Amino acid sequence: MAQARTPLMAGNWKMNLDHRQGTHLVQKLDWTLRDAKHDMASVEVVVVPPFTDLRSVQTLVEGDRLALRYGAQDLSPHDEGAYTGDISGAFLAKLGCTYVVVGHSERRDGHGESDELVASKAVAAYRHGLVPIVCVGEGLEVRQAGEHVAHVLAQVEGSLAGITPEQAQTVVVAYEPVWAIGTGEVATPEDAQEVCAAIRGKLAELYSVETADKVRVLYGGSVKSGNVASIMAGADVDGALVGGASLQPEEFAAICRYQQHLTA
Ligand SMILES: O=C(CO)COP(=O)(O)O
Repeated sequence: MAQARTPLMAGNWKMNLDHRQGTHLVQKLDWTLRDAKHDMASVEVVVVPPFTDLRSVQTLVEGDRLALRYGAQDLSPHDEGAYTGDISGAFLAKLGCTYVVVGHSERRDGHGESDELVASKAVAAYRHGLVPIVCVGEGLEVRQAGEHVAHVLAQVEGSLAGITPEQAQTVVVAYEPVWAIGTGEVATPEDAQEVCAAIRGKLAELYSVETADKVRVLYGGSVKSGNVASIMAGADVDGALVGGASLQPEEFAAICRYQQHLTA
């Protein structure tokens, strides 16, 4: 079952790196991975830059035929029109994006995004041929109250509303406990596995066991090269959504090469 899912390492740059810095990072990341003879078919590598970097990243990736993929950090639920400051999935598709992050906690908390809005963004992503990386995760109080699994599963159900069984086969879900984001406090491998397994169980309930077995469930929150291998050991953890550590190309490449740490 598990071997059917290709591990996915996605670097969410958040509001860091302008387009010049971004292209420099992508070049260095590519060189580092090439030097290591990294096989993208065994671990997929994705960068998620700010919108303003995407055109430059596209030019580089297409021009130099780089094997890594890229995506955006958000999109509008609408396709076009009077939505000042918003970005359509149609534009992202034109820029060659494969993925788009929706429902990151920094948008849920900082911009009041509800599960309903996140779901409409995920639906919009599929409308334009993009694969949504749907983020869920509990805050510290919820975790301390022991309600984290129920909280996350409700978010999964709400945030996937309107996603068809066919679309669900390719969706990516990222479990990012808010208390672990940017804090250096990583979830234990057991914590990550517990929630990722519960998410897969929920997907089986919402869709089917076969579909749930295809979905990649990522962990995010203070992932580094030093802790990624133990987190990836969880049978239901299929990759990582990496913030801070993805801003350093060698460090992010080492995260993508986590299987080497296992034998090193
Ligand atoms: O929010 C995250 C990725 O989306 C995680 O951020 P950090 O890796 O910096 O904790």
